[in-house]
Amino acid sequence: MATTKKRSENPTKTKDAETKKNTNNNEIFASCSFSSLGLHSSLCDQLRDRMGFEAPTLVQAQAIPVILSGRHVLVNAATGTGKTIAYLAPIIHHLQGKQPRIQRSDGTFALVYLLVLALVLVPTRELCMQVYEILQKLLHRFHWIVPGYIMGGENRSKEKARLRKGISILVATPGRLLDHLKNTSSFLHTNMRWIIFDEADMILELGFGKEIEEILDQLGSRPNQFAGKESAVSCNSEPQRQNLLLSATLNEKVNHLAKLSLENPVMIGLDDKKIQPTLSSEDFESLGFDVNDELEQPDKLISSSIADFRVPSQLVQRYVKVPCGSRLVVLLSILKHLFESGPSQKIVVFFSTCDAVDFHYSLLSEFKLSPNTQPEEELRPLFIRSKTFRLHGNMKQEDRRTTFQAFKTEKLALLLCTDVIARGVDIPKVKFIIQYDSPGEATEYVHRVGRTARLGERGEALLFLQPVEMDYLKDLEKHGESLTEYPLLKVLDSFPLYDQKRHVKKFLTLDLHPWVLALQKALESFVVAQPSMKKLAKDAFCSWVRAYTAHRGELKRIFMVKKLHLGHVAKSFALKEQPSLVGKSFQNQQRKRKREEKQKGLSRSKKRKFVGKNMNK
Ligand SMILES: Nc1ncnc2c1ncn2[C@@H]1O[C@H](COP(=O)(O)OP(=O)(O)OP(=O)(O)O)[C@@H](O)[C@H]1O
Repeated sequence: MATTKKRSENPTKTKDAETKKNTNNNEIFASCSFSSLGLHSSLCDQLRDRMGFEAPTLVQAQAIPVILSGRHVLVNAATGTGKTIAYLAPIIHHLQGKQPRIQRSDGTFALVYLLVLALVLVPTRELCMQVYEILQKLLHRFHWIVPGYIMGGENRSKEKARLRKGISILVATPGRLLDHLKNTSSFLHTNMRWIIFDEADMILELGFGKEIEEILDQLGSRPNQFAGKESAVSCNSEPQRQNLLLSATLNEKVNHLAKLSLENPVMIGLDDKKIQPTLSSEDFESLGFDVNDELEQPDKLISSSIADFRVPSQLVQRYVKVPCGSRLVVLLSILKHLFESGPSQKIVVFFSTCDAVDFHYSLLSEFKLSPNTQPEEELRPLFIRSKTFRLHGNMKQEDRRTTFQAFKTEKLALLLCTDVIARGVDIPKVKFIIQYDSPGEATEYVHRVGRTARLGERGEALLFLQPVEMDYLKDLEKHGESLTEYPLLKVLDSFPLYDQKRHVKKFLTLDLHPWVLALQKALESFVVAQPSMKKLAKDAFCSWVRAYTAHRGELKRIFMVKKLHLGHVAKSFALKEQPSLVGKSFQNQQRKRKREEKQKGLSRSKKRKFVGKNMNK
């Protein structure tokens, strides 16, 4: 009977799924071809044969012809909609048509000209590698166009050697780029024609405003320096500098950068609501810009103080309200539930600090919980039966690279990370994003959840909030995001209580749920039994509280450290210690930090340092 019902349901289900997929496709892909956008036929072949791209996405269809025309462009489009190809394809189109063509000389790969022609600036190393890899694929049949990258953590001398040989399209992180601009004499950029700011708002959030100004100065790329050039890029005419700014969350902070780098730009994906004045010169200064008289009241291009950000429409967004002391148990329970309920799961969990990532990584790599009928410890399975990876900025560059590549290829895996991969990174088949530590500004929420549900795929996102933090939902609502509640109780009730009779007793709070009590007890015993684990937990606790105190602006009202019960925070790291003991070491750290800050007298760059640190954790 059941089978019959199932069978009779299937065709409808399949039809529904197909309709949904078609709707999604219509929202993502344009009904035209790459060649109709004006791209050279061999590049279109390359996009189809090598990349598997049959048709352009909507943003590509809008942006490519405009970029081909030589205009400066601001692009605002949802995460995972193909912005990378939108700017790379027109550049490759121009370079491959350049005459005379760059030649290999005498069988070597030496280039006739030693110039960087296009520069792609990205905020993180992972994104830098990703754009470089896409370039490698795209340039497969255009061997005379050479891609390259420079980024923090890499060997400077090797980079110098690569720059000396000549790179046609260079992908770079801002700090390392500036380093080479100042110190590498062989880095020739006088013929640079394109500068692309990918994740433009994040480059500014990292506090690189001043450096960007320097870069633009060094490259002679400010609007008044465009004067006298021709109005369109052409292979046969004197090339004009063309700058592009892109992000899923272009906000008002980008105005100053836009004013500095763009001339009469075309805006793609920005509605009228966003084109209004809002920021003061002080706001620009806080982003690290040098605001002089001339630029004191820059023309405002974008306003997003109350504007909607664009998250993929098919993304399921939920929140789970958890008291602080039960956070760890709830995280582990949800992960266990997810890994045991789906055949292939790829999950990313975001934390606020490197120490928190390290602690949870070690815990999940060793923690076991099963009935005592299996006495031999080694035979017991891990609590979470999936491959677990970690990624943060305190890891060695090589480990960071291998972890990232390994996670990309896995079908069933868990990645614990900081925001190093929150932006732009494209990991196939990630189904679920958990924001265990809150993201801070709504823009970061949008980018973190954007690691799933890419290009019309299905995806889910879950945000952890403590009862005292629930106002964060209102903040997201202001940006057009409304989240529904995750059915936590159902998940917790589904777990067996080994060796215990399930009391049908009613419990008043989540902390008293029998499964929560049992798992918390097991976790605390596990951590206390191992000094190394206990140390990791303590370090993670301290840096977590520190990160919590660093929320800025309006968010300080929601994430108030004063409202936290430090004993409960300790519990969320499976620590049994008296809170005062752990609290004391935190207070000492806080005092030390304040002393150091006073000594350095770095009040203005304080914000930048913290944000930068956050990204590099
Ligand atoms: N025309 C296309 N057809 C099929 N797949 C495409 C096409 N263009 C891009 N993609 C794929 O879509 C995915 C998302 O692209 P991309 O990373 O450029 O998105 P994005 O808009 O830059 O996202 P984010 O805002 O997160 O940086 C990638 O896996 C990419 O290979």
